[in-house]
Amino acid sequence: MSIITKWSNKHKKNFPPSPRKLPIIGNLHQVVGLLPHRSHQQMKSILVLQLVSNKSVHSFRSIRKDETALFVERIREYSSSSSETKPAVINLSMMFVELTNNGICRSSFGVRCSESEKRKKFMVLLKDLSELTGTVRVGEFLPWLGWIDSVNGFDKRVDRVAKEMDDLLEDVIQQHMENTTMGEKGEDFVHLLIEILNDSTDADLLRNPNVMKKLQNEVREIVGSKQDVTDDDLEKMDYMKAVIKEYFRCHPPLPILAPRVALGNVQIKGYDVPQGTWVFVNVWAIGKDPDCWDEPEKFEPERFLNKLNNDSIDFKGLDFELIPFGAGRRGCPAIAFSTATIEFLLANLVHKFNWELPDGAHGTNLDVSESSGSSVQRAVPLLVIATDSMRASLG
Ligand code: HEM
Repeated sequence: MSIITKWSNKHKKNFPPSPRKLPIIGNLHQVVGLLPHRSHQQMKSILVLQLVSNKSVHSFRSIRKDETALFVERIREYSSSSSETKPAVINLSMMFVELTNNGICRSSFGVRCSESEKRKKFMVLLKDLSELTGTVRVGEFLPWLGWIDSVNGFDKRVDRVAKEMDDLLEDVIQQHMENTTMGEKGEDFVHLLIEILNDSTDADLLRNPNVMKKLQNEVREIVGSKQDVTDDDLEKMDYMKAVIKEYFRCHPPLPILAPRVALGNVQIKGYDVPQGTWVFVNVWAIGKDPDCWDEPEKFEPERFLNKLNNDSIDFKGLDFELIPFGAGRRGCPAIAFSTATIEFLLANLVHKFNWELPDGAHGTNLDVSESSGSSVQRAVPLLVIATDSMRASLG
């Protein structure tokens, strides 16, 4: 064996298996479209301690309640305009986007985004921002190709969105400052941030009718004849919690976590990971890994209730099989906030309505393909028919 071969064998690294690389750009083409997620550590502690703390989750309860009630009311209007010959088809995807936007707007600024032109502009900017963060800057990976970002207009767009967002937020802060000095007290994020500043010098159900039936039975049995779902009711809804876990396993909203960089040369399970390597954790693939899950392609909430299987697994970041909110120091600080919102909304929708697909379609026909971007959204709008459950039981 020649000296060169001996030397190269000695220094040969055992890299983890990877998809095939292309010459020069390596695996760059496979990571285009990921989210390079950044956040400031100080902002995170404010967010954890003030904005999404348990106290704050509780104080935003009235917003969750109002928005869910409005949502339910709109579905009720559609549903009552429905007739047997002409059922009213609801674009649930669009309604969810509006619900989320109004929730974010009210929690952040104290008003619904549909209530003012400026707030509507905020939503357009959020969409631009989501598109931009879902696009990889070539110069970030290959500095010598950085000129591509200015030639293709990416840098200019980033500058424009940043400026417009700055102007708009400046205006919101100014208004809140004026209201605060005039003695008006809001209960939104901007208000909380201003207070901190002053102090210191915040579908699978339609494809699986059996799961829907079980969920409805649980929710309706626990809520009983009451009009509204209470926090105590939510606590008892084990099947609903399992449905939410199963949903997150199958469709993590951020399928790939923010990238990490190896700070030193490390060995993981016998593989060499050299210093400077960018590591992408694929949450979606973990949720579909047959080594972790029996029949991973099946939507089966029961797996979280079965004592012999995965019943103890939760998504709080301690069980690495299920990490839709990430894990460790960079994990999502808003788990409690998001879970409270989702549980309350889902329980209400299931309690108050029966759901089906238009034109007698079956769940298996439902197109659940996902669009690309930093967070996953449906590629095709979810169109459904809702029937008021009270009306249905009387009829
Ligand atoms: C269903 C809803 C949500 C899901 C599934 C989710 C998921 C995630 C994930 C996967 C990460 C990255 C974790 C990592 O890389 O390890 C993250 C980070 C983060 N999330 Fe969420 N999130 C949700 C809602 C929210 C909300 C409502 C807020 C704010 C009010 C929020 C604030 C943040 C922040 C600030 C970070 C960055 C944390 C850091 O880098 O230290 N999230 N989230």
